[in-house]
Amino acid sequence: MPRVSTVTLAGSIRSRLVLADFPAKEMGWLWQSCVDKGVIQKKKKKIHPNGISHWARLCNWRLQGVPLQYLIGWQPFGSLKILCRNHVLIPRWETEEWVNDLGQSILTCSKLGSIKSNLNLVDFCTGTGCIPLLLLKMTRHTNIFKQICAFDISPDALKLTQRNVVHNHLEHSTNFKVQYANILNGDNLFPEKIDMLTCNPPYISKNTFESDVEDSVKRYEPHLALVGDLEFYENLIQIWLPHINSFVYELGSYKQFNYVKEEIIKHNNNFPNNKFGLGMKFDSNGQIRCVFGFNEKIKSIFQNYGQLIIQI
Ligand SMILES: C[S@@+](CC[C@H](N)C(=O)[O-])C[C@H]1O[C@@H](n2cnc3c(N)ncnc32)[C@H](O)[C@@H]1O
Repeated sequence: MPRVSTVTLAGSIRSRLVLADFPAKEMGWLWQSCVDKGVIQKKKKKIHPNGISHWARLCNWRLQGVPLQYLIGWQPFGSLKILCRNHVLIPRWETEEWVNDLGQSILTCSKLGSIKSNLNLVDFCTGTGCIPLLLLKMTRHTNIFKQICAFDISPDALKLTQRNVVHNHLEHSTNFKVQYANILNGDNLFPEKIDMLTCNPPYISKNTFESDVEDSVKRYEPHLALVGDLEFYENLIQIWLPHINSFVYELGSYKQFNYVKEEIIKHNNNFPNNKFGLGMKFDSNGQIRCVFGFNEKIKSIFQNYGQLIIQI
């Protein structure tokens, strides 16, 4: 990490302005990414001016609002280093939190022997692949998951998920498939019963997107990954519920949670032999963040996961 005062910028006056306005920590990250990529190499204590101007360019982009993760190329997610690229949503800490807790619950049940191994996991709307990859990384020594399948509609996301599998050395851990699908159209994606279905769908309403979302997110992250209402929760109930033993869906509002809750109550009345328990989970900011459901087969994982609303 350079001390700004000792660096002579080969670039323009604009670049100097950038340095004056810029948080030192972020400059450090961008500097380190230049070093990692070999764009900046220190030779005989001198730094090549081309390297410096590349770094100054990154600083300028950052000042224009390009997310840091697209510039340095990655984001930590639990113990993973998740590669981030344009057109694919950057993983958020809120997601990291519930996924990490879910991994811990699975590990506890595996230790206690209250859950059988050889489960299959399906992740819809996988983006960078961060959710199934962290669950796999946390549990791989237990062989809990025999098969993992990650789906997305975006070809950029699918390519990036493939890269993230390899980048995190998880390609030999289990049978991990990455596949194109429009979740809202498909109902025949996975032939077997799904033990655990995870999904972080686009869930920010159009109004909230317009009024509350940061400019940098609006301008640089894919709208396809962000804007949605009830459609993925309706799809969960109408299409997937008969094919799954449990689900965890991230959400952004009580409207979405209440919809799932009402539908699970109806389902339990109609199918008393396949009842679902239901719960909600808050993030550490106190915001409602997930709805989860489970049947008898996979109940133990969810007993201490969040706040149970419907018991079975
Ligand atoms: C909120 S992002 C979640 C990404 C990642 N799972 C995460 O937690 O960071 C939503 C993802 O859903 C995908 N998506 C949007 N509509 C879809 C659809 N109809 N079928 C499948 N994937 C879809 C987007 O491409 C995007 O990658």
